[in-house]
Amino acid sequence: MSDSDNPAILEVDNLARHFPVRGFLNRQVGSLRALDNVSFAVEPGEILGIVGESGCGKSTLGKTLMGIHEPSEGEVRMLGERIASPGQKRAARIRARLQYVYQDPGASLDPRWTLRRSLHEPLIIHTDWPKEKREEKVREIVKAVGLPVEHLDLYPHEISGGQQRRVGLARILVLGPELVIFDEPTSGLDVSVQATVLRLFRDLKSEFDLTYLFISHDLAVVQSICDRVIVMYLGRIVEIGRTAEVFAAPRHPYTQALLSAAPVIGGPRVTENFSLQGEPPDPSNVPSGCRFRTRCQYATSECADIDPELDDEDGHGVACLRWRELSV
Ligand SMILES: Nc1ncnc2c1ncn2[C@@H]1O[C@H](COP(=O)(O)OP(=O)(O)OP(=O)(O)O)[C@@H](O)[C@H]1O
Repeated sequence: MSDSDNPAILEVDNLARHFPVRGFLNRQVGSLRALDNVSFAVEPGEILGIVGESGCGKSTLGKTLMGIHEPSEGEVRMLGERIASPGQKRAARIRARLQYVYQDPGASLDPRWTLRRSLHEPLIIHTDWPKEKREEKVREIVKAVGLPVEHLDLYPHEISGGQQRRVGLARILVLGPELVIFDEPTSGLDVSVQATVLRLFRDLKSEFDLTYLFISHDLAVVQSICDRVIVMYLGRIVEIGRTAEVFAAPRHPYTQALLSAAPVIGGPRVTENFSLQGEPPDPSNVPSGCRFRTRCQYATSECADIDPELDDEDGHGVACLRWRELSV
């Protein structure tokens, strides 16, 4: 998947996560396929976005990569080491190197603790560093996220929501992660705050040599910050490629519909400006063949029989049987 001279920081192979659907007397009556046959690699230093409608499996993917959910099939490797596979417990050793940031990292601060205590805590748990070394690290990170070190003696209620968010990020960065998974990090923020937060993410990324996986339903944000993007539909990757390319010339009918409905810079080059009709199907009862076919205006009978694999051309992959003929 990645060449050996430049190993991917994260490799995801045929990952699936299914949740049991229970009926009468708690008997399992089916299976909800939140994630199926997902494969991709994250290159060191990149920001890889994951987009798709609500319920397409973005968060399930993030949580399965983190080992919060156990994979039903497939495996995840970090720098060549397997960190998640069916039956495998969360790989504790790797935890500090791979961090997950929920929507508002500041919300998880303990109101009874000073910021200093909140920031020392992860280091107490994950390292055997003496107090002085911890304090040095905490001060370095607090400055990096743009807060004065004098704030370390304050409690969360004594600082603003934006500053709490910075402290939440600092709590993650003290551990020295290499890969950070952000799950809807700008949701609920107004546009000017969003711009500040995105600038902070970029600055921290270059200062600490980080790689980001950036889960978001906000296409404009993804367009502005991500190097590459994965488009998901009903638990599958339908398109993957460099953000500029995918946004300028989307190949999958789903991506075309998604982009034509959203206010993004430049807008996509699509032949017809068609919008998505209806809701995605129930993931506990996925359509045969291509999962998008029930909402696709180009679907043929073949699309009901064949489940398309990602067809990669120059690093731009698309899972659609008809994309070549539709793009001429
Ligand atoms: N713990 C769970 N148990 C059962 N079903 C789940 C669980 N977590 C997620 N699902 C289901 O898996 C599917 C994918 O959900 P997921 O939260 O990953 O989507 P999403 O793309 O992140 O959506 P959103 O943008 O709304 O957060 C949904 O149908 C959801 O109901």
